[in-house]
Amino acid sequence: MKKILITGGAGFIGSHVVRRFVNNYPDYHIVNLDKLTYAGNLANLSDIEDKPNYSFVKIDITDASAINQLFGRENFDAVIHLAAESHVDRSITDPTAFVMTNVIGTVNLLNAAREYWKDDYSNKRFYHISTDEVYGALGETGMFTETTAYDPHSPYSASKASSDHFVRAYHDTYGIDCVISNCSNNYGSHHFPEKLIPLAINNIKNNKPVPIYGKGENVRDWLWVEDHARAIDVIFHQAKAGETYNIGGHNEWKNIDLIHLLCKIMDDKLGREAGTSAKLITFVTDRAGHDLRYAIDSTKLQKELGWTPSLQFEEGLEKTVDWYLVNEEWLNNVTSGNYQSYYDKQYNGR
Ligand SMILES: Cc1cn([C@H]2C[C@H](O)[C@@H](COP(=O)(O)OP(=O)(O)O[C@H]3O[C@H](CO)[C@@H](O)[C@H](O)[C@H]3O)O2)c(=O)[nH]c1=O
Repeated sequence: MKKILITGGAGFIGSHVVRRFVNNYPDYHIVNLDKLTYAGNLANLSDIEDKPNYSFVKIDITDASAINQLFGRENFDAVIHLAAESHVDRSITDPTAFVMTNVIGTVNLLNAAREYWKDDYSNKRFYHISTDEVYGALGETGMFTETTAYDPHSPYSASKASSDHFVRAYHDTYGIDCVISNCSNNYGSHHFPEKLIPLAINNIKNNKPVPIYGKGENVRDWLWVEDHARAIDVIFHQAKAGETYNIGGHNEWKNIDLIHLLCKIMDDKLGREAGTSAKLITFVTDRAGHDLRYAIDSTKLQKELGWTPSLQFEEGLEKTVDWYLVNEEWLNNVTSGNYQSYYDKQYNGR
């Protein structure tokens, strides 16, 4: 039986990866490591928590000694590393938290892999899940490929770029089998409502303003989170050591167009008169250093490993809205207490 450590498994993308591996690979034991920050929620995994090939451990990856003890206790065959601070806006107000988790946390895991796997790196794998934001911003044309030079702009993307570099350095220096993938914006169920799509769904549902940064002209490439989890599965099992793959949906949307589509779906689902939700759109001060456009070329992944996105965006967005409307309790739980959207806290009234 293979033992795989998945970090950040209680988060949005991580929970989809954990679920997929637990369900599809009964001969693997999946250890989910998560700090359970505001964005980590074990309720995301309630459907698989009793499976015999799943266990959970609450650890902060900045705690090197806890990581080392875990590696000493468990004989991991592989690490799939998703644990990260991921919200660009939060990184603008508290960059250090991003350096700690995303850079130091990653290096702590790499050090443990180096120490505990050193007798034989050949049957081990360290897979780092990263972002297309490391490549910087595009103008109106062009796409990021795996050879695009890194040019991060936000503290978040700078921290992910740094962690990518450390992963490559440990591959080149120590010979650890490392793989990296850089993915575009994900959407789907269990997404914490500080990010654009779930925030807008939640606000429209509650008749609150939907904040659009700047003029809403920024472009993002959206991918169904389960397609991302499937890409991670394929890359984990098939990529050669040292490889990098871009993952994207070939699905670019201006923020404002996406929100109009979402408003239309919400009007339909909530039985509101057409145009009601769109009245909630509110243009607010732009994000500092806001990257204009991301577009990612996943040809390498498609050609070499045969992965393609499965779901059309309109269908996926409707499914996502349905999930949030049915899972009201989940939404109320994660938004209760003193949670406020980043916009409410940082930008309101500016
Ligand atoms: C939260 C929020 C966002 N926006 C804008 C900013 C962006 O242009 C776009 C999407 O914003 P976010 O949902 O925060 O996602 P973005 O900054 O693109 O980053 C996401 O996508 C990245 C991959 O590209 C991931 O690495 C990040 O972890 C993930 O958060 O919508 C608004 O206009 N209003 C908002 O309230």
